[in-house]
Amino acid sequence: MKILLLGGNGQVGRELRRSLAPLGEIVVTSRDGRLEPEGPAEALDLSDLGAIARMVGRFRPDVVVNATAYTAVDKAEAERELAFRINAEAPGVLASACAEAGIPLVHYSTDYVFDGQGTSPYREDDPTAPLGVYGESKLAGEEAIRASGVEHLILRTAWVYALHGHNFLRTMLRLAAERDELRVVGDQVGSPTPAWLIADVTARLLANGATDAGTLHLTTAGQCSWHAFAGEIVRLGVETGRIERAPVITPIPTADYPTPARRPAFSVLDTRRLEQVAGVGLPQWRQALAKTLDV
Ligand SMILES: NC(=O)C1=CN([C@@H]2O[C@H](COP(=O)(O)OP(=O)(O)OC[C@H]3O[C@@H](n4cnc5c(N)ncnc54)[C@H](OP(=O)(O)O)[C@@H]3O)[C@@H](O)[C@H]2O)C=CC1
Ligand SMILES: Cc1cn([C@H]2C[C@H](O)[C@@H](COP(=O)(O)OP(=O)(O)O[C@H]3O[C@@H](C)C(=O)[C@@H](O)[C@H]3O)O2)c(=O)[nH]c1=O
Ligand SMILES: [Mg+2]
Repeated sequence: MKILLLGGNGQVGRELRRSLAPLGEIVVTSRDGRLEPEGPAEALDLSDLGAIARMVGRFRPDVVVNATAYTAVDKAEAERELAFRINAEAPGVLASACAEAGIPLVHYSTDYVFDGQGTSPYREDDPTAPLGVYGESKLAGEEAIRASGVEHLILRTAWVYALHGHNFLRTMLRLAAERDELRVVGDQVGSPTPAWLIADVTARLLANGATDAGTLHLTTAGQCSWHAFAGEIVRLGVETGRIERAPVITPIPTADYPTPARRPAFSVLDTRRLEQVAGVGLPQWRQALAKTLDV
C-alpha cells in the first residue's frame, strides 16, 4: 500500500510515521521539507491550495492521511482566516482531489466541535455547536470532506499529548519545574489521548480496510478534568525523575483562567463505534499516560 502522509512533524504525524511504516511505502510531507528530528520530506505548505492537488496527482497514493491542522486554539480567535484556510479549505481541496482520483482520505477532528453542554459521552451523530474559531474551522473541514463525496474516515479525538510538540503534558512538566503552585481548571472534563494511540488505531483501521467508515470517535477510555490530568502528570513526572518535586496543584473554575477562546465544559466522546469497527479496546487515560511516560 502506498500512503501519502501530510504533516509528518505534528504530534500525531510523527507517530504515524512509525505506525504506518509496516503497511507499505509512505511518502511524508512537512511544511519546510524536513522531518523532526532529521531527514528529508516532501515540502507542502497547506496555504498553497493548488499544491495540494498537485501532490496527490504526483504520488497517486492508495490512501492519503492528513495529520496537518491549525491547532492554536486561542490564537485562532484572532487568526480566523488562517485557521479556516488550513482546517477547512485545505481539507476540502484535498478531499476533492482524492474524490476525483478515487483515493480514500483519513482525517482528524476534535471534541471542540461540541459545545460541551452534554452530560453523557457524545456520539458521532450528536449535534455539533463549536464554541470557538478552532472548533468551527475543524467542523467546516469535516463538512467539506463529507460534501466532496470522497471515501473517508474522520477520526475525532481529544486532548492530544506526546513527549514531542506543543501539548498540556509538556506545559505541565515545564511549569511544575518552575513553580510551587499550579492553578488548573477543574470544571472542564475530557479524555486525554496520546498521539501514539491515535496513530496505532489509525494503522489498524487501514489494515482492516475501514477507510469507508465515516466519522468515528477515538480517545482513551474514562474521563478527567484538566486539573486531574495535571495531578497525574506531576505524580508520574516525579516518579520517573522528569521533575524533582511536585508543586501544589489547585483546582480553579474556568472563570478564573480567562482565555480568548471558550472551551467545552464536557467533551467526553463515546468511542463504541470505533471499538467495533477497529476491533480494539481503548486503554484508560491513566494507563495510556503511564505508558507514554514509560512507567
Ligand atoms: N492537539 C490536540 O489536542 C488535538 C488535535 N486534534 C486534531 O488531531 C490532528 C493532529 O493534531 P496534532 O498532531 O496535535 O497537531 P500539531 O499541532 O502537533 O501538528 C499539526 C501539524 O500541521 C502542520 N501545519 C500547520 N499548518 C500548516 C501549513 N500551513 N502547511 C503545512 N503544514 C502545516 C504543522 O506544521 P509545522 O510543524 O510546520 O507548524 C504541524 O506539523 C489535527 O487534525 C488536530 O486538529 C484533535 C483533538 C485534540
Ligand atoms: C497552562 C494552563 C492551562 N490551563 C487550562 C486552560 C484550558 O482550559 C486547559 C487546557 O489548556 P491547553 O491550552 O493546553 O489546551 P487546549 O489548547 O484547549 O487543548 C485543545 O487543543 C485542541 C487542538 C483540541 O483539539 C482539544 O481537544 C484540546 O486538546 O487548561 C489552566 O487552567 N492552567 C494552566 O496553567
Ligand atoms: Mg493549546
